[in-house]
Amino acid sequence: MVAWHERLPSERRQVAEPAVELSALRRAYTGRRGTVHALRGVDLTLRRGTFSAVMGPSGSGKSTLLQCAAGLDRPDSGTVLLGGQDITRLSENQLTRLRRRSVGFVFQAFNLLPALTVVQNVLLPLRLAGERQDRARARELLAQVGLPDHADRRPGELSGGQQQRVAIARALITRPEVVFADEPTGALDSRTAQEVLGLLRRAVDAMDATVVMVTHDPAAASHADRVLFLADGLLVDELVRPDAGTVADRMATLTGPVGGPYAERAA
Ligand SMILES: Nc1ncnc2c1ncn2[C@@H]1O[C@H](COP(=O)(O)OP(=O)(O)OP(=O)(O)O)[C@@H](O)[C@H]1O
Repeated sequence: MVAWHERLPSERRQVAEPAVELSALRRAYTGRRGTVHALRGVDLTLRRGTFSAVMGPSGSGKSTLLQCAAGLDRPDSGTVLLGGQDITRLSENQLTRLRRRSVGFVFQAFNLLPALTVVQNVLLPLRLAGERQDRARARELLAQVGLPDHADRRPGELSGGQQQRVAIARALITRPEVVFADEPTGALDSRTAQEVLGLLRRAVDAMDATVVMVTHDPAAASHADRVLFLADGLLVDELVRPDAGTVADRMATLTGPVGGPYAERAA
């Protein structure tokens, strides 16, 4: 039997346990203008040590999918297993505790706390989870994201790309089941975006993290192992290790007028 660390990343992915399993996930929002079916029955397994991108036209349900999978929103029906545990059955308090321990987040706007130093920002998830402040690990992560000498600075003294590196270190500090990244390169120029995507890729390949990223950018999606396409609340397609051109072509077929090709699928 080959030891885990001796396996190639591609081999590991084939045998890895699921980090996230979504089954028959449905979520509708009812407002003054009627009911919007944001997710209409999504089934999806994301294995440990994989990097997935979620794409789709505006309003196709990407954020809702991420929020339900991360335990930030509750689906109307269906299940979300995070590390094998059904989070749809947890109370709000249990969910908050599980999220702090088991989920990392990277946002478009970085969301670092300006009053804290860089290393304090990285340690914050451990603090919130009531766990030991492992400063050595925080510094090691800062070195891994290329910021070995920035621990005692404030976020306001860093560039956007550097702030997003800090956010990636922060997302990894608890060794979460999964890191959800919502448009992590949306506020960055293309060179800096490449660096940040390279770091997410390295987190998966070298640190065995599991990353799920929502993006509108085919070039960003091409860093993922797998690109999932949503349209009108349904997973309609996926590509494995595609190049940016193939992703862009597939997106073009989905981005039609409102009430386009997927409008008639069952609600
Ligand atoms: N809190 C809410 N209340 C009402 N409707 C909502 C709410 N959140 C999302 N929706 C609706 O659900 C649908 C899916 O929204 P969602 O934000 O998941 O799409 P998205 O693919 O992330 O879009 P975008 O790319 O524009 O961010 C949309 O029609 C949206 O208007």
